[in-house]
Parts: sequence; C-alpha cells; structure tokens
Amino acid sequence: MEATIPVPSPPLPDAFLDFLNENGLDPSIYASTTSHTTPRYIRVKPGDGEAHVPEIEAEINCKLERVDWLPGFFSIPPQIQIASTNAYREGKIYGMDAASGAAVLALDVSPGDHVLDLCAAPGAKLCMLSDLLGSSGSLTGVDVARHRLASCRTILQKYALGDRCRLFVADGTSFSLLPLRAYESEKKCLNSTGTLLFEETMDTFKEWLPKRSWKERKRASKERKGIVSQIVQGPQEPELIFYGQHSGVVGLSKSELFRAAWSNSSDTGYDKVLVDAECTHDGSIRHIQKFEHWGWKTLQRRVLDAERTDTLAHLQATISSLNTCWIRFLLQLCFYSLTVAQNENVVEQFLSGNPSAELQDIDAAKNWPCKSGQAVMTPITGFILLSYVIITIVLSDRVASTVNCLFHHIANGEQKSFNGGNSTNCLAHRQSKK
Ligand SMILES: C[S@@+](CC[C@H](N)C(=O)[O-])C[C@H]1O[C@@H](n2cnc3c(N)ncnc32)[C@H](O)[C@@H]1O
Repeated sequence: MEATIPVPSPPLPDAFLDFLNENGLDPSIYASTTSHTTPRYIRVKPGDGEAHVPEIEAEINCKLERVDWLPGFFSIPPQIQIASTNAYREGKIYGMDAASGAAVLALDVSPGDHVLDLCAAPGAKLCMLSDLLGSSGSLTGVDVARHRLASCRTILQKYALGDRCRLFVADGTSFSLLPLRAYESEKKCLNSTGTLLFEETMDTFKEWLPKRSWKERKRASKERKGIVSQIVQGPQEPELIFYGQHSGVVGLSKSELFRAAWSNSSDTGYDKVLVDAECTHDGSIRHIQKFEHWGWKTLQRRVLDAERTDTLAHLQATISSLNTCWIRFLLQLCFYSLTVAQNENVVEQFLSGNPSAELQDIDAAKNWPCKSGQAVMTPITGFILLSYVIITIVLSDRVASTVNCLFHHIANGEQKSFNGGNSTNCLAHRQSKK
C-alpha cells in the first residue's frame, strides 16, 4: 500500500462545530487524514466469485484484504478504481461499503423471505438482498425517483439478479402493495418443466423483456445525467418498471397486481423491510471535506438547515412507521448521518407509536468491530418486542461508520420489524456517550 500523505485539516465553520457539538460528534474526525487512508470496499459476487480473487488482484495490481467479519467483502486501497476493470464490467464484483453490507446482513434475510426495499435506488443493497434470497422468496424495490430506479434496473440486469424482483416507482410513505405470496400457490400451476399451465389472457403481464441491453441502458442513463430528475410526488398508483420471471407478476392481470394492497394480516405482509431514506450526509468525512471547495455556505443549506434536517427526519420516521401491521421486520437506515434527529429520534418516534416494544441487541453485530451508541433500553411491555442499538463500526483502527438498529417483532415470533441507521464510506462517528 502506498505511504499516506497527511492532509491539512479543513477549517470547519463555527455553525458546523455547534452542530457537531449538539449531536455529540467529535470534530476531529473531519480533520483527519481518513479520506486518504480509509480503504474502499468491494463485494465479490457469491458463488464462484471468490475463485476470481487472484485474477482480480492481478488486474487491479493489489491484494484484496478480506473483511473477516463480513462474508464476501474485501478492502482495497482508496486510490484503486474498479469501474474500468473487467471484473467489474463482467459483474464479478460490486463497489459497496462494508457498512452497507453490515446493514443488509443485520436484516438477517433468509431464503424464502419476502423483502421490501423502500428506498431502493441506486440498488447496491437491493443486489445484496437478492443474492441472499437466492432462488426463493421475493424482492420488491421502491423508489420515488424514476431515473434512479431505472439505474437500479440496469444493475439488476447487469448482475442477473432480477429474477424474483419487482421495481415500483412510488412514494415509500404511501406504498401499500403486498408481496405476491399468492404466487407460491401458483407453483401448483406449473408442470414439471416449470411452464405455466394456466392460460394467459391478453390482459396479463407477460415475461418482461428488456428493450435494450443493460449496457445500452447504462449509456442512456449517462446521457440522461443533467436532465431534470423524475420524482413522483404524493400518493399515486405505483408504476411497475421491472419484474423478473419469478417475481410473481408474470401471469397476473394489472388489477390482480394492484389488488394485493393493505391487509391487517401479518401473514400476507413482508418478512423484512429495509428503509434507507435520504439524510444529511454529515456522517461522511469525504462529503464534508468537499465543502471546502464547494463553499461552507452550501454546507449551511445542505447539512445544517434545520428545516431540511426536520424534513428528512420526518421522511425517515414516516417511511419506517408505515403500516407496521403488514411488516414483520423493519430495518430503517440513516446511512450518512450521525445526528440524533435522524437516528435516535426516528427510532424513539417509532417506539412511541408502538408502545408494547422493547430494545435489544442485534445478534449479527456481535462480532463486528463496533461501539455502542446512545441506545435506550425500555422494558418489555407486552406483545411486541423491539430491539435497538446504535453501533459504530471501526475499520482499520479508524472509526468508520455507524449503524443503528431497531428490531421490532411480535413476541410470538411471527411478526418482526427492525430499524437501523448507518453511515457509510468509513467516514465518521458519533462519540459514545455511554
Ligand atoms: C440513501 S438513497 C438509497 C440507497 C439505496 N438503498 C442503495 O443501497 O443503493 C435514498 C433513496 O431514497 C429515495 N427516496 C427519497 N424519498 C423517498 C420516498 N418518499 N419514497 C421512496 N423513496 C424515496 C431517493 O430517491 C433515494 O434514491
């Protein structure tokens, strides 16, 4: 690895120092050399992906360091770019932060689960979820931004991970379509070769055929950059922009697809829900350091502005408390913020809306290099059991990111939800106040 060159600390403005102080954050994390020394991470495609490690190492001319606590993840020096490598082009590796991987792992997805990713684009976590699901269960990705979800579709195609996946352009605060569990009984309608036996009518969804290859889509998406983003606003019918052959959509009529909405029965709901809503990005050292060039006034508007912080915290809270009756597990993430408003407060708001809840540790995190945050433990009060922990992942002796998690499950083991927050890119930490 190359020797690291110390960089001067950026002169943080007073308003930002006050903001850090209010949130119990250590300003020195932004002034360190971390952006020059903190490794990048890649995930190797499961299956025979690890067999390609020597060839990937030869191509990027450096050793991949295995992340012991996170299966399939490797660290590489920060200056290594993977986008031009054959391994990346051929879909053998993904660029993905270890902290993002940790959060997905915390969701504890098992084959057969029906998983909802409510802020899915551009789709790194969706891909990992799909890998974990394998060839059973289903995955529904939702995002309010059509152009970003289109990129997500491109990635699913590139890595051939869309078979059990549906993508909807929709507002996650009002999305109400259930997973197509009914599809499981459809297996009865398959003959031994897997061909559908029931007759398809003109009105049913046929196999989704891409009009363009993922490479053409990628090119088109690059050309689209700069074009006004296409964000849906308010409750309107979700727009299905992709579905896989085994996502349950093929053979359904439109009305059948959209009938599968709102139910009070947890039997018909999602097993796991990921909410990775937008946040202020104050948890990213690299991001904050960029404001030195962009101008600290921009930081005021994009990070410190109370109205914006409130709006984002409200969005996070709204999405994660969305009709929990059909959610079994909920994982709410706040990837790039370490603020109390976007982490503890969101969780506490969720808790106050679910009074029969308690907080507990996350099993998957026991072996992670992490620190506890400001978790608040409440006693078990009844039917629903909740767990919540804020942890800070420390990578390579530097504090790397935080994950805060809230589990919520009905004590009879049938219904669970899980809420977590995470700051990726190895960037910052909230000092433990324990
Ligand atoms: C942090 S990014 C998600 C990253 C993604 N989970 C991944 O792993 O690549 C946040 C996403 O939330 C989406 N978003 C913002 N408001 C939303 C809403 N009301 N409903 C659904 N998605 C929303 C944004 O368009 C953006 O793509």
